[in-house]
Amino acid sequence: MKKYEIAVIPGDGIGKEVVPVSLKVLETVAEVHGGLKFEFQSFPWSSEYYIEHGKMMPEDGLKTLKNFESIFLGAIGNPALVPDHISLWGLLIKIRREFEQSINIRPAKYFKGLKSPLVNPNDFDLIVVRENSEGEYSEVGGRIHKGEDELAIQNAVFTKKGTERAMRYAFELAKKRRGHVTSATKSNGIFHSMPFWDEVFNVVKKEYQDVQTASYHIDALAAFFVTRPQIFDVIVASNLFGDILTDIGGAIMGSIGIAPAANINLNGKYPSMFEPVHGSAPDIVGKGIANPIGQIWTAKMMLDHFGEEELGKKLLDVIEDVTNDGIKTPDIGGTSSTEEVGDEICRRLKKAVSV
Ligand SMILES: NC(=O)c1ccc[n+]([C@@H]2O[C@H](COP(=O)([O-])OP(=O)(O)OC[C@H]3O[C@@H](n4cnc5c(N)ncnc54)[C@H](O)[C@@H]3O)[C@@H](O)[C@H]2O)c1
Ligand SMILES: O=C(O)C[C@@H](O)C(=O)O
Ligand SMILES: [K+]
Ligand SMILES: [Mn+2]
Repeated sequence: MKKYEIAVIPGDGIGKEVVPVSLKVLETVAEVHGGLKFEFQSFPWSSEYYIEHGKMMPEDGLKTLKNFESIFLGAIGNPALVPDHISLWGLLIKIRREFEQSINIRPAKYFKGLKSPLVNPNDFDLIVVRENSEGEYSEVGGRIHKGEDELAIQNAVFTKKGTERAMRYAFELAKKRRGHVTSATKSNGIFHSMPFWDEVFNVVKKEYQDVQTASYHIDALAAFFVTRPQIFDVIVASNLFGDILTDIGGAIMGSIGIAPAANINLNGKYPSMFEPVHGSAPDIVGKGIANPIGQIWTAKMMLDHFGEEELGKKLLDVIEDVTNDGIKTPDIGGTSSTEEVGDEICRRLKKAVSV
């Protein structure tokens, strides 16, 4: 019996609604597999925790998490309680950085039964490799003065190591897919970091002669995500560009509530973390209508990470069947609740595997 110990952080808002449903799906996965077992330990770290304790997680929180195989997280953020930059940097970004989860992979593909807002939702199947440890997300800088003289400086940080690492990951991934990598740049307007980004891309791509490449400025690239997403296979992007592109990836699938993500630790020193692209969605919290698919598909990415690809594929097929048959939350045109979607996925998973 293979056993996986997983730290669960539901977090804020709809994280607390979609995570329990996804854990049920994972329990069902274990049941139908027969030879594997999940042990979940849940942590209440969140904005509410911050109000009580003055921090997003305990001092030794990372030490606790380090012992787990992986981390399964919902969403962080409740701007009514804690400013977003405090909650995000105090937990989500802290874990990404300290656990050297330097790559964030976020797929998007045309999904059966979903109404894409695209006029021609040609089959698309792409994956964004988002640099996850530096770039525009940086604490370097500061603010001085008050009143009219007030100023803020925010520095972006691009290292050769980090940039190469993201690009190599993208090329390796492309070799297993359709053999194409697109670089998201902005070297016309961003004077230092993006010409550097281009230079590194041009060096790395020489190591992968059998992979085709393209490079687009992020503004045009964002538009192509809407007008012709089918041209993309793997896209490599800086932290901020990847963040923005992957909300568009969710949107063109039909809802950001579907989009999954994985924060990958490449050196094996720390656990990886699995959390969907979407946030805590304060506008729909408590209504029972949050789409659980982003979180469940994220669980599928965790299964892949454990080497259970076959089971992961089965799970994704079941999710697609369920949406295709109209058992969907309102964001994708249905009337089902979060739990109903989860329960139906569990039911069909049992059926799919027993035949
Ligand atoms: N990784 C994360 O934890 C993460 C990601 C994004 C935003 N946030 C945080 O979440 C809070 C809200 O941010 P936001 O409003 O910019 O982004 P959001 O992703 O929470 O919501 C954007 C829109 O998408 C909808 N949506 C999101 N997930 C959905 C789902 N599963 N089902 C149906 N609809 C869904 C929301 O209702 C909202 O209309 C902020 O505090 C922000 O910092 C956290
Ligand atoms: O900015 C972030 O990385 C937080 C959130 O928007 C995400 O995409 O994970
Ligand atoms: K999330
Ligand atoms: Mn985001």
